[in-house]
Amino acid sequence: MNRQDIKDAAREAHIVTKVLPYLRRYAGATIVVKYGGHAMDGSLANEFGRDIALLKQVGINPVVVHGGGPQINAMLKRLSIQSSFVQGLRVTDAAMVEVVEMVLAGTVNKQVAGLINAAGALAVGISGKDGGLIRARKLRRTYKDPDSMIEQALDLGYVGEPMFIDTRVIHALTGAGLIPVIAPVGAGEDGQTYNINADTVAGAIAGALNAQRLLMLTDVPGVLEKSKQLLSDLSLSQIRGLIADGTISGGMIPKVETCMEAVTQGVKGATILDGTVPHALLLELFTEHGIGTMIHK
Ligand SMILES: Nc1ncnc2c1ncn2[C@@H]1O[C@H](COP(=O)(O)OP(=O)(O)O)[C@@H](O)[C@H]1O
Ligand SMILES: CC(=O)N[C@@H](CCC(=O)OP(=O)(O)O)C(=O)O
Repeated sequence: MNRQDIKDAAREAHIVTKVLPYLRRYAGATIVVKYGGHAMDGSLANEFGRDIALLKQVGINPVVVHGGGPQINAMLKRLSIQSSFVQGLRVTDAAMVEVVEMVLAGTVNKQVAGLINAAGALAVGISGKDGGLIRARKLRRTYKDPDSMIEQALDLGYVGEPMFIDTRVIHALTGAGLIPVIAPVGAGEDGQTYNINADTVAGAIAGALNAQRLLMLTDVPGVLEKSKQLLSDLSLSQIRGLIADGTISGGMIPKVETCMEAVTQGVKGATILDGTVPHALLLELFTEHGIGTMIHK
């Protein structure tokens, strides 16, 4: 090495030492990462796999829950099946739930596990139906009929909600040094398959595992103000205000609600961040302020 090479190497070594306090903070911690379908669309998929493998290598226990909304849309289009969304959730009939399971628990689940495996870690792709992980039931939700202003039951077909999370399969995998990669489908008591929003699953699993952090990777920097400025820190009461005044809308509502639920259940910090930024996970965990919106009690 010449003098310049040594100088460059020393600079890199200095950067590595800066990570030490964060490695201490997260040693042995469980971190649930929700990898959204939009975040996985770009060219950074390999980097995501490497970041997850790195977390495992330094003694953190990542648990990945993935989405796949855009990937389901693409398959439905190829099959000429129309789909629609109500309150951000896909209305799912019997034919569609088959496609949803095929795409989420098949193609996408294996792709995501494959990214991590290719980076030298050992990931195991499962769905919420495996090992009884997610006991689901048909989603119970109401809406206000705009004409009568009466609350009506919302029927979204085979859209489910988690009733109970059995964490044994996750502990079995992490205990054996493996990284669980979870597709958001669950089974009802009668064996019926349910399509569950991936944010909801990530929140429920983070809560059940008493995870230290929940990181929700999407394709926006976090929760934005009306002026598009990033809100880097939000408390539960601030969020309620932002939903009420319309600053938070659409797909961001279930996301912040999931984070609120997770921190209420004991997760120390839930963060919404941009998964299309290179090494988003490392920037969030290994820098003082992180890059997204952190939601805390
Ligand atoms: N205040 C807000 N800040 C940022 N995004 C918002 C806000 N309100 C609504 N959104 C919308 O929420 C979207 C993120 O939700 P969604 O599309 O469901 O993400 P994903 O597919 O990653 O789960 C953003 O692309 C944006 O259109
Ligand atoms: C009920 C419901 O809407 N389920 C979602 C499941 C996938 C998902 O949530 O994927 P993203 O995280 O990429 O949006 C769907 O069918 O699209």
